[in-house]
Amino acid sequence: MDSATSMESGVNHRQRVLIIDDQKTNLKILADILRQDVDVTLAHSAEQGLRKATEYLPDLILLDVMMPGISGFELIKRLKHHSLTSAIPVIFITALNDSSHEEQGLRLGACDYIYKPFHAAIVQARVRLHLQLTRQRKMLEQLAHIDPLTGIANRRRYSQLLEQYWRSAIRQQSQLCVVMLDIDHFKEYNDHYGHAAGDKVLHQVAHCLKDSLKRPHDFIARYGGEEFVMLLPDSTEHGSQQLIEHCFAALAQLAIPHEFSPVSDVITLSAGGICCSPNRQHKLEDCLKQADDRLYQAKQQGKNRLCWYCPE
Ligand SMILES: Nc1nc2c(ncn2[C@@H]2O[C@H](COP(=O)(O)OP(=O)(O)OP(=O)(O)O)[C@@H](O)[C@H]2O)c(=O)[nH]1
Repeated sequence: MDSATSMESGVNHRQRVLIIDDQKTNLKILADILRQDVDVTLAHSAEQGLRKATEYLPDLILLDVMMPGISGFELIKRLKHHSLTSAIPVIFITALNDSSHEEQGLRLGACDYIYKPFHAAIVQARVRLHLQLTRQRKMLEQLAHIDPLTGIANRRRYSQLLEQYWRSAIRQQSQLCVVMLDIDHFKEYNDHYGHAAGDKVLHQVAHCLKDSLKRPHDFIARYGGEEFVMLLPDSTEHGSQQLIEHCFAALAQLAIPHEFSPVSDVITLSAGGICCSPNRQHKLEDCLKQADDRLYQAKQQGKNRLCWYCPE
């Protein structure tokens, strides 16, 4: 499982290029040309290349067409088929200056060709261009995952990550805790303090909750309106409940005045949670409904509290 926080972080790292070629001399020449600009990873065969591609998730792959065993054409099919590597751009390296080969490679999903013998300035220019496009694509992806009002992840990102975390919990036979949180009497807040002040509160609450998360895979998103959702993978019921208590305490410390709330004179939250043990029989929708029902229960029982699903 990759880290939720690292996935939400910036794209300004030094980029990595994976070069796959069975000829050591080609690997060395290309690595020498590129090393100044990027981190370089080398693979001497298609099998090793596929392994390193899924392990390092490089920003760009340079792939030799002619290799013994699995050819470059066969390998690009596998890379494009794999969910982890399908978006990584691939540039073919070839000595064959033949348009039908080039057409085949482009049809299989390559973004460009580099011809042997290598011309250092051309290799650098093509690699820089595709790395720049990769960086721009990643920036757009990140923007599409952020809620503009609060700056935390949005519901789209939550849905993606939920699916990943669920599959990972099945594989690792671990628990996934889901918590829904909702600001109490927020309508009254908006009505009395104004919508702009309400927006500010949403921002403050979002960051208070985000800052309360401790582990790298813990995740929070704005679910919509004044509702938030947390995913706490590989967490126990006790640990998750403690974390939510800590969130409530952190919010109480912020002490955002809410004179018109019947439950407190500051902003409070209600929350509903469940620890799911995903397996192929348990449905994700049932777990989410339980978390939602517990949030409803917390509201019904007087708000400013956490209700937790306890299986009979
Ligand atoms: N300022 C602001 N308000 C929002 C936003 N999204 C939703 N709201 C408001 O949140 C309020 C939610 O109202 P309700 O669903 O009645 O919930 P509530 O008043 O918090 O009541 P309880 O949840 O039962 O405590 C509505 O007034 C919405 O207009 C937003 O982006 N900014």
